[in-house]
Amino acid sequence: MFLKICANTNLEDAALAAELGASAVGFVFAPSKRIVTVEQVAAITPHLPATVEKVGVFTTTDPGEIVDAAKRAGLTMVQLHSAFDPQLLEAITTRTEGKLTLLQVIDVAADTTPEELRLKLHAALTHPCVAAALLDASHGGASGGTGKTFDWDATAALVRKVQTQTGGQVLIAGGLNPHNVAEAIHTFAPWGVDVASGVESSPGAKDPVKLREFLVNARHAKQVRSAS
Ligand SMILES: O=C(O)c1ccccc1N[C@@H]1O[C@H](COP(=O)(O)O)[C@@H](O)[C@H]1O
Repeated sequence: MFLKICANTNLEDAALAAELGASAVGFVFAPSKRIVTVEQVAAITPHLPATVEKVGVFTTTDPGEIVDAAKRAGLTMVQLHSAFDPQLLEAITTRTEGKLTLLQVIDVAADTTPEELRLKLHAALTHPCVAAALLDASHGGASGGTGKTFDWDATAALVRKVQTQTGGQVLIAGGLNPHNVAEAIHTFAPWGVDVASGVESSPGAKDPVKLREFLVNARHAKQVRSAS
């Protein structure tokens, strides 16, 4: 299971996530309480294990800006928090010769219809430049780091169906924490899960106890699912 711990702002937190078994650590370059600079991240990534993915979260739609930041900060993955845009995906892929893995965020709001979600998810999961689609909660137009979930009951069956149909990889995000991550894994059978605020002590600072609990609970839920 792909376990992403996002919105790290310092080496201590990112290194602890890696030590506790995170598959990926994320850094937010988008407007946020947890925003970091390219220089800050460039000082962190060389000290992290090579096996851990280093993910940059972006809302900009400028491929040059994203590629430049990724190279300078030592990123291996980019999370596009902007709307699905094949031109942007292709521009990044071409400029990096396919060496940067791309995650496409899909916002799920209260007024997102099942058909809208199906079309967006299908488009992202079948695009050759997209490694995985990340479903995040959108509330009042805001998404990312909100600490809020989207409507799991209304979306689970559809998400599972599109995953199966496309063979694509889905990450669940939005309001996850140590107490609900197992339920998310049982509900969606996702490829991975992603958390930012649910393992913090304050915005930008991880809580080591919550972090450990989140990763233990996620791995346990995955084992239970695989065994059933
Ligand atoms: O974390 C942020 O502040 C943030 C800001 C802007 C875009 C994305 C951001 N984070 C991403 O949002 C998801 C969900 O966050 P949360 O767990 O609900 O707090 C997170 O996993 C990051 O990928």
